[in-house]
Amino acid sequence: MLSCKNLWKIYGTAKAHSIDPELSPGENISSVEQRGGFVALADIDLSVAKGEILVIMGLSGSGKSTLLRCLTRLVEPTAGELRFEGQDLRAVPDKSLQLLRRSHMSMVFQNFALLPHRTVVGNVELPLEIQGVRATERRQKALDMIGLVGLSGKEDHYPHELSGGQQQRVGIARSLSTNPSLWLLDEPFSALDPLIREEMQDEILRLQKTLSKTAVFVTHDFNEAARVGDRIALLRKGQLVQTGSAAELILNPADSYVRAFTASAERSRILTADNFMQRGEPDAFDVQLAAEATLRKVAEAFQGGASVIAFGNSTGKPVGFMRRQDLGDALTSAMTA
Ligand SMILES: Nc1ncnc2c1ncn2[C@@H]1O[C@H](COP(=O)(O)OP(=O)(O)OP(=O)(O)O)[C@@H](O)[C@H]1O
Repeated sequence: MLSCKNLWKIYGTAKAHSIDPELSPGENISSVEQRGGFVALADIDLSVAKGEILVIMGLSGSGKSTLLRCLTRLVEPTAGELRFEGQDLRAVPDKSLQLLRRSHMSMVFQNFALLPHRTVVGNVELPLEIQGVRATERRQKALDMIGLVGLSGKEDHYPHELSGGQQQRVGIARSLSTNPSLWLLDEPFSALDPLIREEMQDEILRLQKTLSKTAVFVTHDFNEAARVGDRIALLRKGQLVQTGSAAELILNPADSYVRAFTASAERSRILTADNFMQRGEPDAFDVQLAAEATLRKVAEAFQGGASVIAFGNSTGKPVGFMRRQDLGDALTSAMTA
């Protein structure tokens, strides 16, 4: 649905704003720096499939927000290709781009960005108002979205009368009111406390499934990335270090930077049976779980008395198994990965 190829973003002096396709990324970075420029994004290749949640991660200043914004040209890339639903996004004229963004894309921000003098319903219907949707229709759509994010009864409240979590629910309802196909979320929960954060992560997953959205989600929290993301793209100083599932990043980190990011990962909640199970159908088993069952679920089943657990694929056919004694090995390699 959305992809970029050899994408660069350079800040600084005008004479630094060029890339030589004949040079390697490293040579281009040196050349830009010699000309007084700053490389915010270097040679990024990335794609997001329809219905997928891609997470962009990295340390502060690694280029996460810049990349998110470059993907929709909210920040203009310096070089590279950008495609959205088959269109060459860099070739779309500004006016059409604005229309495309309004009807197909939407963004949720860290600071909620609500208008303080507008009520909840007034905030949620704003994008529809900008689109020129008639008053009765936009009110109905806004009320539907408010119901969907669990804020019915708060329609006429003002933002300052709501908790942080409720304010972000308004931000989410507003971002979904135009039914965008691409949903961009820039550290949407970093201002919320941990318990509310987990609740909101589940909410994002629920809404994304119910409304079948494609999403790009920025965070610096690996556990949040693992919870909401199908894949994680890890940036360091504007360069893509590794892209993969949370389990792939934990079990096969490309380098020590990736390893450091996964150090705090809640492994028993992220790693699943199919990362460790023995392949094949067991002769006999006590319990069957899905192959995507987390190690925590597997441990609970063994604790419940099972000696052999079978793991089924999406059709329920057993495709692997684990004996009680295998769990210790799995946990040891999970903890030391
Ligand atoms: N308009 C700008 N002019 C010059 N440099 C910029 C500009 N915008 C961003 N940068 C630089 O680009 C780099 C990447 O910034 P960006 O905001 O994308 O990082 P980030 O990974 O999202 O950081 P954080 O987690 O702190 O939000 C930073 O070094 C930043 O200072």
